[in-house]
Amino acid sequence: MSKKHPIISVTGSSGAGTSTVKHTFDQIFRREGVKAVSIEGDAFHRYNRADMKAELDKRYAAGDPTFSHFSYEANELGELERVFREYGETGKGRTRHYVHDAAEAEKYGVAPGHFTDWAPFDNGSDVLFYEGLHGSVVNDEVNLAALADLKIGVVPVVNLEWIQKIHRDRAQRGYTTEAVTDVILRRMHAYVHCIVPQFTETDINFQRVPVVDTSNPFVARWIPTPDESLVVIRFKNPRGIDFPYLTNMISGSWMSRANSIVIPGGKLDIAMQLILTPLIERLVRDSKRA
Ligand SMILES: Nc1ncnc2c1ncn2[C@@H]1O[C@H](COP(=O)(O)OP(=O)(O)OP(=O)(O)O)[C@@H](O)[C@H]1O
Ligand SMILES: O=C(CO)[C@H](O)[C@H](O)COP(=O)(O)O
Repeated sequence: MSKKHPIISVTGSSGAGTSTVKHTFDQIFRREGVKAVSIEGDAFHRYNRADMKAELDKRYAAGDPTFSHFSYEANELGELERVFREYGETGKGRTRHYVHDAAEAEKYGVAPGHFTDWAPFDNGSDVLFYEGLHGSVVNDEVNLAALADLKIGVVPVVNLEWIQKIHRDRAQRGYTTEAVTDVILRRMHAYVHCIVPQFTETDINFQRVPVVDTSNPFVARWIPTPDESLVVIRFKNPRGIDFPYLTNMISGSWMSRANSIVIPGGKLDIAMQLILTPLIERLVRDSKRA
């Protein structure tokens, strides 16, 4: 925990919707005048695309079919922990970008599948914002959950997560359905062991649940729309959360447990604004007093 220089982490699997959630955070930061510096989790992958493929082939040949970007060892989690700690103590740190496609290559001047150079954060920020796969990892080597002050999980039910990933990877990254399906299967071991445990560490989880049939995600022709889904919002510690206010303000919402509310999918943005704005305000206010 780093009161003087607070850290917010948004954690979700690939295709879960963390980039979409980042846009909501960006709006809140802009409206509230909060200066944020950001880390994309992919910046802390250990290998570039070609080296990752070579490492995968090597491990496969040695009898390990489970290695993937979800695995702890495919990422520089020690370096991420060091950056979280440095930011918490000094407000400084560094990051880089993993370039996925031609559009990003144009933006960063680096070929797809490669990293940009490391660069320091801008000075004078109010918060560090992390979005990626490993923002709340606790394992034998690192404890990122202990260093982040507000931890959000973005966790659609798994077949919706797969539909979102398949559509995004096909439309924006040029992969075939078969190639994405192979990646989903290869990542399953680490999904269970490295990704899922984080959602007991997170302070708030947003779980999108479709109300249309998604029983065969591999042939779904479109992503269920917000109006075709509900979102379950679960608070690890419900103390201090004004549930009557939230259920009054968000029409069609209700409490499903003492620490959970359910909202119509189309209300996700307003729900995030209502829930997150006071929490972000408090983090920034406390940091200025620390
Ligand atoms: N709440 C939502 N309602 C409807 N569609 C959504 C929602 N969240 C995400 N999606 C869709 O799911 C796809 C994946 O979302 P997004 O790119 O945000 O995932 P991601 O978690 O950032 O993935 P990665 O980390 O691999 O980049 C996008 O096509 C997006 O339109
Ligand atoms: O898991 C991912 C993001 O969370 C990506 O698949 C990873 O960043 C790199 O993938 P690729 O080299 O296939 O574009």
